[in-house]
Amino acid sequence: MAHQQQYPLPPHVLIFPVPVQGHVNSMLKLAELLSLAAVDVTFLLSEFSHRRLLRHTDIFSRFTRYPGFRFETISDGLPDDHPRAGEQIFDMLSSIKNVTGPLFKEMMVATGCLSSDGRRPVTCIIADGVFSFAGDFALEKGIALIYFRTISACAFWAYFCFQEIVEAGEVPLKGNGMDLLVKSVPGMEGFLRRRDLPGFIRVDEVSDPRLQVFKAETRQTLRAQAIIVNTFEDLEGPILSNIRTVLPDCFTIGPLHSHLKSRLSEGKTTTTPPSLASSSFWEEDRSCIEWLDGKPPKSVVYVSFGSITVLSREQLMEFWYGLVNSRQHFLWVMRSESIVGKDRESQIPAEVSEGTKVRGCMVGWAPQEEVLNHDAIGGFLTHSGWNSTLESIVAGVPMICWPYFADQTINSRFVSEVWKIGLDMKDTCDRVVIEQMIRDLMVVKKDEFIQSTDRIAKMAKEAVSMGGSSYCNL
Ligand SMILES: O=c1ccn([C@@H]2O[C@H](COP(=O)(O)OP(=O)(O)O[C@H]3O[C@H](CO)[C@@H](O)[C@H](O)[C@H]3O)[C@@H](O)[C@H]2O)c(=O)[nH]1
Ligand SMILES: C[C@H]1CC[C@@H]2C(C(=O)O)=CO[C@@H](O)[C@@H]21
Repeated sequence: MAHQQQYPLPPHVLIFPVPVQGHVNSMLKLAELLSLAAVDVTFLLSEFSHRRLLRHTDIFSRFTRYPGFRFETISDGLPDDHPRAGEQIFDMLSSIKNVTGPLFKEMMVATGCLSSDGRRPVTCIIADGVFSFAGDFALEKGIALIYFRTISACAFWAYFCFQEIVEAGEVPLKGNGMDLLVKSVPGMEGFLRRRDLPGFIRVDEVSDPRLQVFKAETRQTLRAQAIIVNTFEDLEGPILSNIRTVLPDCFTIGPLHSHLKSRLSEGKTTTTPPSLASSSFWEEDRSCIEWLDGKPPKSVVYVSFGSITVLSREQLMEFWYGLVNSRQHFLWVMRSESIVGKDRESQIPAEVSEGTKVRGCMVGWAPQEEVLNHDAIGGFLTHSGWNSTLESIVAGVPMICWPYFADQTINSRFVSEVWKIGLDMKDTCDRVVIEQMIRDLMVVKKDEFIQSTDRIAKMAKEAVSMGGSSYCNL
């Protein structure tokens, strides 16, 4: 006789992210928050990302404390040596659609929607906001569907208004009028320029296939019972009000990294925040923490461009000269394979490498949240990825934004013009501008930024504390 369940089994949620660092990080935080609430969770990773986490983290042992939690893996359809970065990241999206999509359906049917002893078939699918194939399956099978688009609300809303932007003739750009204000995104009329539109919309041809994918994927979000967003009401309130005119069930639960810390520390007497497990795809070089320990407060610029950005050698040298000439200390994450272009081997000028020895530290990958919360950090030169932006906001660190693609271009505009917690260096890469912006951020406007970042950091903390908007929405 099968083991009779004495009590009804808990809900069983499938969480399915785009297998890139930024999406996996925020979705793993959600997975642990749901596990804390005694919900059964299956987290679906690509085989490639699963191997990276296995090699560089102890994330799997962390989740053994939740009996209802499982990792499952699926192929992303790409060879292991595919770069999964830069422009080639789009290969991943089409491969996931063409290869992973059918495998996903097969897996769900073959396993009875991942049911097993003591675990119900999946009762709710929380899919990445660009996985419409997962939405198709959920709706076909009558399974509850929630989309989690891991970008900012402002980026999501600009994508959602794409059709209106085209009909108003604000795209295609044809290279002209990049500083003209965009009037077709409600809530952004006063400050959003064409150059600030999300990267996949900033195109010269409306027939651009990537554009069509993002337009379709974003518009199909309406099919879900709800969407969740890794942000908080006080940060993006006006934009969220506009989103709720078309998607009333839009729940803000972020910043997720600090929300998880807040929940984990509930009922604990210790004052030190709980440490979260690393979910890095690369080896974290912790030597930078010891290097930071020897630096004065707010004296170091932290430089990291996330997990997908790639730079040319010329861009690398512009940043290097700008950092060295700013005469500030700097901690630079130089992700392996992130420098592309033909002349990668040319010699680094002596004055740059000397200047780096005196004031700089370079690592291949850093424990970023720990770095941003280190007293020595006074500024963050970032690509404006959404997790990095939220981590900098929570840590109260002002930013210099050099967006690479996607949502980053609109995030950087909100950082500089709306939240006023940083400077937007969009569309330039010049050593003199870099040097000047670092001086402005760390010296000239230091006090002004300390005030604005402290104010927003406090609101972020309130949102995830008991009774806060994100706490209650979760
Ligand atoms: O040395 C490093 C550098 C980064 N990180 C972490 O890696 C994550 C990076 O995430 P994010 O800042 O969002 O950048 P990407 O990995 O580039 O994120 C992709 O996914 C994001 C969420 O959808 C988008 O906002 C970005 O545009 C997109 O590039 C963050 O949590 C960082 O803390 C480290 O731990 N160590
Ligand atoms: C690889 C990119 C495809 C979609 C993701 C995204 C989004 O808008 O959700 C933005 O950039 C990257 O994070 C992902």
